Amino acid sequence: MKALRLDRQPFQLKLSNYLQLTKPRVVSLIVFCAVIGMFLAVPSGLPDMGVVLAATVGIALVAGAAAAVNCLVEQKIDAVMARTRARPLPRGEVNSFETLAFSGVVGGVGLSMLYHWVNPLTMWLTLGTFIGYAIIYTVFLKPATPQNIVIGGASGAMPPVLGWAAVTGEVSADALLLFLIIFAWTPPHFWALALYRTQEYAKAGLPMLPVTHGAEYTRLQVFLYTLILFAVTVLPFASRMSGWIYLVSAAVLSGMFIVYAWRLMRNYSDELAKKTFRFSLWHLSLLFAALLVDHYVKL
Ligand code: HEM
Ligand SMILES: CC(C)=CCC/C(C)=C/CC/C(C)=C/COP(=O)(O)OP(=O)(O)O
Repeated sequence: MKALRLDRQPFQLKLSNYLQLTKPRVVSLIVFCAVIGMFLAVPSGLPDMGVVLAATVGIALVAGAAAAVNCLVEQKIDAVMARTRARPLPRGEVNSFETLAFSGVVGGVGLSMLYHWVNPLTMWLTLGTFIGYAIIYTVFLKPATPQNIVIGGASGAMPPVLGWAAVTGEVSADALLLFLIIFAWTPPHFWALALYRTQEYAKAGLPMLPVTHGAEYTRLQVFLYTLILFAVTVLPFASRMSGWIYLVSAAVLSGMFIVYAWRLMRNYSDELAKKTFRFSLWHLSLLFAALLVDHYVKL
């Protein structure tokens, strides 16, 4: 009995390490946005639940595989930064080959689920998103330019488009509005964090905006992007995709984001930057929840 328990321990540990490689918390919000895209894509009623299930699992697997490739490529950088030093690769809990194999299997299963049970368009778009994040952002953009997260944000913004394509087989203008929301949200989301982690990024040699252009300039950029974000989040109402419930929610949430960014600019503290980063997560989650509620409860 005891031996059996000892045998199970490493397996469970391995499993938990593989799970950590997939950045499960980030991927949950990505998948949440994709699922909402699926529900918004049908004008009334519900989408085909078989497609929703297959697309959700498929997108989650490919996103997790992309995160694992990011961990593989960045293992040396991750070892330098306090925030990432405890990840499985820098700790030596899994090796590069295991990570690559894991990512290949998980990503391959996800893509084939999308191809066979959803539609080829969704598979190709998800593959493009995978390449955008795991290769273009991680390998090329991140070490090269402080605009890395602005350009790389295009991959992170794809999930609602993937959800939309899964259910309708096409990409409509409404889906692109949802893309724009996450695209405009990413810079203030990330730079709020980078402001209180600047030293670590500098130590790791990564050209994040506060490292290359200083804190003051970054705080101004965060503020300007929250203004853009406010305008972009109003667009689903302006284009009549969403109604009043959404508009009020979007105005309150994006207004609060502007207030956070304004306070960051006027009276900076690391504590406030942390709060702003945490608020960014609430902002996007509640905004997408509001899109869904509004879709089914028309006022
Ligand atoms: C290029 C785009 C992005 C960059 C550079 C970025 C960067 C980051 C970083 C560095 C963290 C880690 C915070 C920490 O460890 O304390 C983080 C956390 C997080 N990000 Fe992003 N992010 C991006 C896009 C996204 C997108 C598109 C989503 C979801 C739609 C997202 C959702 C999250 C969530 C949920 C967390 C919290 C994770 C946790 O609590 O462990 N991010 N982001
Ligand atoms: C559907 C699909 C294939 C999606 C893939 C897109 C994807 C996983 C985006 C995640 C964005 C993300 C984790 C950014 C973290 O930045 P970072 O990697 O610079 O953060 P780190 O310093 O924590 O590694």
